[in-house]
Formats: sequence, structure tokens, C-alpha cells
Amino acid sequence: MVRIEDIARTVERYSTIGGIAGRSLLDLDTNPVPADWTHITKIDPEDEKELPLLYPLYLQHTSALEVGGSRDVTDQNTEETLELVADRPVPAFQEPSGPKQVTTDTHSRAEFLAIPEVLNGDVEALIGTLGSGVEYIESELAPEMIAKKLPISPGAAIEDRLAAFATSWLLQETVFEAYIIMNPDSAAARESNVTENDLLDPGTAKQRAMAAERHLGSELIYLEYSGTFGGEEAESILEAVDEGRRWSRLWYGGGLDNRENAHAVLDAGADAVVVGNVFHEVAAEEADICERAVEELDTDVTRDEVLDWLDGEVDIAESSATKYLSTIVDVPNPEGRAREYLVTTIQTWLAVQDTVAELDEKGVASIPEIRELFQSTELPGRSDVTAVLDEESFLTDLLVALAAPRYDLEADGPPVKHLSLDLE
Ligand SMILES: CC(C)=CCC/C(C)=C/CC/C(C)=C/CC/C(C)=C/COP(=O)(O)OP(=O)(O)O
Ligand SMILES: O=P(O)(O)OC[C@@H](O)CO
Repeated sequence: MVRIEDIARTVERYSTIGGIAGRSLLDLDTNPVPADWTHITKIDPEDEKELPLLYPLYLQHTSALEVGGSRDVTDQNTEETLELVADRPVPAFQEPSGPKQVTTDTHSRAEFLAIPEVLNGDVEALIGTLGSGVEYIESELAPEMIAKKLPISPGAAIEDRLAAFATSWLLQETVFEAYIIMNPDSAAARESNVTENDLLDPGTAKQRAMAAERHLGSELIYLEYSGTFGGEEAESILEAVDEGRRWSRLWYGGGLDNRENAHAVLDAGADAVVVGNVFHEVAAEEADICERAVEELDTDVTRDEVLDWLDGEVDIAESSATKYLSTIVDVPNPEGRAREYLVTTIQTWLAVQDTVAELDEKGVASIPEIRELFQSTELPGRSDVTAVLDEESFLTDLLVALAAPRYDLEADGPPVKHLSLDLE
């Protein structure tokens, strides 16, 4: 007699074989991580790492946003950061460094979940944290998601099965990032116990990447030099790993801040570069420039006058804005763009000072009053951002949320504490 288990086993085997044949014999690109992503901006939700005010202008050139970090990341700051950036203007995915950072809210906002598995760290970083993560999904996250979807409880036994099913499904949809961490002096290395002794030569890196692709099914191999550029050593590893991988994407991250470095790792075989620090430095730099501009410039200066002032104050070629844009190899004239975005930001910020002075003078009692005034203020950044986002109210929403605390009001707006500028 044919048993249902036998049929299920056969179906499972053939579907697995079909998948393997598709990938290796037919060379089908079934990897869910898009092949055309060449530049990823890594946004750290921790409070100290901020975003520039007109962040959609900068982010319109990157392929996707990776939201995550290894220190001081919480479920709350991850939710806030995803709320701010998801699909503005490119897709954002979440890279948790701990299970509880994944919530129903982050899951609904993120394009997908990308989970690190470190190939040259300790057991915790390869599988231990993932184990506690799977348990957390099955016992907390999945039941919560199911409860949100079902109007009435179907009973404990069915809930258990649904939770198990939802857990497997969620993991099936998850992208696994096989990390090779090569800077022992980085937070990522400390988190995963990577020491000098764990650094890999190109041949070993290739073997581990091959095992990650074939055995762990890692959609991504991630060569990580976080905070420092890996140079020729990184290029040799990328070349070796590129030779061994067939289906996984290969990303490089760490210390990128110019075009030459970005080209070097892409030419060595990386599909995409990941850029973190220098993007957050754009925000820090902007805060400093805008503070000086408010002190030194009248609010009714022309764009040309702002340009002259900026060129006298800042070496644009060496600015973080230029450095960030230079890492996106298909952006022509990064210095010109950086100048343009900085001038627009300064002009916008000067106009905002006028509006705030008016609000201060009149004495504000409600959020609608603030909104009305910002809505009618001519802001140079508004049309630029609207052209990128197709979201008319974006800048007004940000500014209302920034101004509200100044008048002891609470705006139900975007989480602007992650922005570089404030009005308190
Ligand atoms: C299944 C669920 C719900 C969660 C899984 C949670 C897991 C497995 C997290 C893995 C944590 C891990 C192994 C972290 C290792 C360190 C690492 C690769 C961190 C990422 O580095 P960055 O945060 O980019 O580094 P910096 O902070 O140095 O920039
Ligand atoms: O911050 P940087 O050095 O750009 O590194 C980016 C990323 O690889 C960190 O995980």
C-alpha cells in the first residue's frame, strides 16, 4: 500500500533536486537577493548614528538599505529607523544582531530579514544566537503574528502547529548572510569572538564560502572588514570566494570611502559594496555645517551666496558627502552632487529658522498651527525631495515632528530623533 508519508517524501526529494538542478545545471538565478544590487547603505539604528535631514536625496542612488548594527541596537530603535527609511526611496531590509530586535512591526516594514552566520567566529555567532532566535520566533513572534491575523483563537493544539508552520515559513523567507570577518578590531569581530587567530587565508575562505552556499544555503557571502579597508588582502579573498561560489551573492563591506576602493572590490568579484560609517558621517558633518551657517548667514541669502560661503568653509572634495557618493560607482560627479545636496540642505535649514522665529514670536498652542506654517513656507529642499519620493508631505511631516518638542507638544510624526538636526 502506498503511504502518504512515502508520497510526501518523494515530492520533497524531487522538489529539492529540482531546486539544485535549476541552480547548478541550468544556471537559474533563483537567489532572492537581487543581482542588480551593487551598493548597499548600512544604517545603524543606535541613537548616536544619525541620518542627514534630506536623506532621500543621498539614498536615491543606493540599491538598498540594510538596517542593523552590533551595539546598542534595540527593538525600538530598529522599528523607528525602519519607519523612517523603509522604501524611502529604496527597499530596506533588517539585519538583526539579536532575536528580540525582530518584531511584528520590523517584519512588516522590512523587505526581508537577513541573518548573520559567522563562518570564522565562535559557535554562538555561527549557530547559537540563531538557535535562540528560532525558539523566540516559535514561542513569541509567530503566536503574536497569528493572533493578529485570526479573529478568534483556534485552540492551543492548532495554535502550536500554526506557530511551527509560521516559524519554518519565516526562516524559509529569511536571507542568510555567511560572514567572514577579517578586522579583529571591530565591534562585529568582538560580538562574534573573531580574533587574530581566526583570520582566513583566501583558500580557506573559499572553502568555507562553498560550504555555506552548498550546506547552509546562504544567499549571501559577506566579506566584512567593518571600519577599515581590506585592500589587496580583501581582493585576494574576494577573487578566491568568487571562484567557489555559484549561486550566492558576494558582498564586501568595510572602510569604503572613495571610488577607487569601491571599484577595486567590485573588480575583484564582489556583487555589491556595503557602506556604513561614511553615510552616518554625512549627517554629523551636516549638523556642524548647518550650525555654522545659521550663525554666519542671513536667512534671506541667495543660493549663489550659500554656494560661495560653503566653498570657503568646506573642502567639498574631502567632505563625507562626496566620499559617500563616490562609493556609488555609477553616480557621475559625486563632488558636484555633494555640493548641490549640501547647499539645498543649508538653504532649507535657513528657511526653517525663519519659520521657527515666526512660531516663537506668535506663541504656538497646537500641532496644526505648526503644520500650517511649515506647509506655507517656501523650502528649497521640498521639490527636490518630492521629486525623489513622490510624497508631498514628507518634509513638512519631518519639520513638524522636529519643531513640536520646542513648544512642549507631541507630534504623531516620523521618529526624527534619528536625524542630524533638531529644533529643540
Ligand atoms: C532568528 C531571529 C529572530 C534572530 C536571529 C538573530 C541572529 C542569529 C543574529 C546573529 C548575530 C550575530 C551572529 C552577529 C555577529 C556580528 C555581526 C556580523 C554583526 C553585524 O555587523 P555590523 O553591525 O554591521 O558591524 P559594526 O557594528 O561593526 O558596523
Ligand atoms: O562602516 P563601514 O566601515 O563602512 O562598514 C560597513 C559594513 O561592512 C559594516 O558592517
